[in-house]
Amino acid sequence: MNVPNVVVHRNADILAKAVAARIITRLVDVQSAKGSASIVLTGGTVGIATLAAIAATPARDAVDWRRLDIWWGDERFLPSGHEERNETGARAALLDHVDVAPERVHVMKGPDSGMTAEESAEAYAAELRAASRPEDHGPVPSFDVMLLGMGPDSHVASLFPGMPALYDTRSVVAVHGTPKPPPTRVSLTLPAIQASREVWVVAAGEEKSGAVRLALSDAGPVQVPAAGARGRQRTLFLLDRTAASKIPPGLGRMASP
Ligand SMILES: O=C1O[C@H](COP(=O)(O)O)[C@@H](O)[C@H](O)[C@H]1O
Repeated sequence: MNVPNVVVHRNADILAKAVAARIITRLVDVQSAKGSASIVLTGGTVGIATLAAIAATPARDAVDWRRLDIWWGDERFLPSGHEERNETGARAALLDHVDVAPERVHVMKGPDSGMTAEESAEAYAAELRAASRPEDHGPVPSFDVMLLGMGPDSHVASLFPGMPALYDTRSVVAVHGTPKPPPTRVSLTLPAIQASREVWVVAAGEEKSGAVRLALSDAGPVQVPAAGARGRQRTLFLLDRTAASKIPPGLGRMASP
């Protein structure tokens, strides 16, 4: 697995703007090379701030939003439109402001669909399988970019330290009893995350600094899920200065001092 590159920005606001610019560039590059692109979205503070920063920049028009598949790394198992759903935050911040193709917005279903969390996970796994091409060599597309927020406990998507989902070899699972509410979620697993060409972990705030240090160490992903957040081709840790404050000197590249 590749070694992560670390880029540090002055504060959370600049971090979100810089990640937004990176996403636009990545999607434009992929679309010009292949025609269409795929992105996996995250919830969380920096994740949603990044989407709002994309919506706010005129450069967003460089992306052909109709030729983009949009997936989620995890979802809180709540009804459609619930303010705590990652989907709701992403729609309000970005998706309602750009011309996405509705059939290419792949949401994880909530309880209002009549499904259990397990059924929702299975349905999402089936959707991923259907989108996977022979060149992906597996049940999940090789996403062009996956954005992952990270909690102070080092969780990514809805993979929390020590939970059984971290041992699961399926691509999507239901997760129950999470320490962070709501307690029921649907999440990609580590194998699905690691199928991405690029994985970008975004984090801001001093309370994330210990988790960032561990995620960049040789810790195991069952204890430190973010240590398993690695892309096939590239892994980036995009941080603000406080989140980067405990990483070993020389590891982070200060981009906006
Ligand atoms: O619950 C979740 O939390 C994480 C991180 O959130 P943050 O507010 O600490 O940035 C997020 O990445 C994940 O998608 C979400 O469901």
